[in-house]
Amino acid sequence: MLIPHSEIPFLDYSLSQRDKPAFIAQLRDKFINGGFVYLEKGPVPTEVIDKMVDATTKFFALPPEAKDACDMNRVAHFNGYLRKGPAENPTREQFNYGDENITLEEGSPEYHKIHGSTPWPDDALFPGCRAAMAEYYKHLKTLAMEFTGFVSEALGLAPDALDQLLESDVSKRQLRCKLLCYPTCPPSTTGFVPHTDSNFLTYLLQPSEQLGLEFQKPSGEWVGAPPIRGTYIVFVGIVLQKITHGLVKAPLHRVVSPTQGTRYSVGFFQGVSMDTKVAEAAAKFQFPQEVLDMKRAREEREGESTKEYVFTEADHLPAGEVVLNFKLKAHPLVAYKFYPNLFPKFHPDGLPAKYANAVH
Ligand SMILES: O=C(O)CCC(=O)C(=O)O
Ligand SMILES: [Fe+2]
Repeated sequence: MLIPHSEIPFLDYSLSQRDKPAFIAQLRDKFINGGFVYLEKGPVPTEVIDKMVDATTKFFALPPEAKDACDMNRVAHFNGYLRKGPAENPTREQFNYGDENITLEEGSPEYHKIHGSTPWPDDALFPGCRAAMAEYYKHLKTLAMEFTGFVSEALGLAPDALDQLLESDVSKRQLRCKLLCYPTCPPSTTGFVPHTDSNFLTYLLQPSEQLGLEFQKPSGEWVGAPPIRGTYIVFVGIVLQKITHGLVKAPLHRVVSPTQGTRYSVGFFQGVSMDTKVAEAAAKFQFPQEVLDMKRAREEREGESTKEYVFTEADHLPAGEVVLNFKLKAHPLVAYKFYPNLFPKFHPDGLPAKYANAVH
């Protein structure tokens, strides 16, 4: 079942210019009570989005050897092409990129290496790909910074209160764009397993007609989030959930593969600074009673427990280290080639046999 049109949590971005208090009130209500919005009339020019969508479909249509030339295992930064195959990702293909030209300070911790260059497709083979993607990225970065200010106000904080989590040094900000391609599959094939996004906020573009993205309602029922032209779905991630002690909650979602045609999506993932320690950051914020009352009302309605938020051991580590640890587990060959000191901790049995030909 799809979310009925009347229940889609639309948020008109242009309202932020015309009637900011109304915009903030809607954002507050939708984030506290659902954890995502369909952002419409956003500031990114249509031609920038159209070129990005065109580049996305053309990238995945490249011959397999051209995509493999952009393999994620070529760099230390978890950018590049990822073939289908891993358990949580059985059918989809992916291409990640982020800020380039990042220089590391002398003596930086290992986790500062998680952002950096991308193995791009050959420009002769695919003219304009990199430029279109870079232009889109630039606009999303601006949108994300502006939207963060609105989220701050929606939570009852000063507009710049969350900026301290994000740093002015772009190399530490943890921004990444992911192009995703889900091919036709038999009915009910998993495209991406149920999960909550682990970052701060996600801005998702669904440019294809194919359905597939689903959210879990508090009742446990899964409902489809249809693609609507000209909108981004903006989701709360786990880091924002933790920083707000559960005032807003990261929605559980999954993707079911299409049964006809290919589904594409483009996610812009906004993290907090690599050096931010989530538990420490969370201690700095105090939310007004009026906003806490909305959380209480949700908890009562949904039968949630109102227990104090419990932080895990990882919440006391820098956010970049948590991301690196997760990625080193998921990408053994990158760990082996670029993080030799950390490799044994995550792969005590050595490199899995399937990578034997990739190293000498
Ligand atoms: O493809 C989509 O629509 C969503 C993908 C997703 O949830 C993710 O990559 O975290
Ligand atoms: Fe997700």
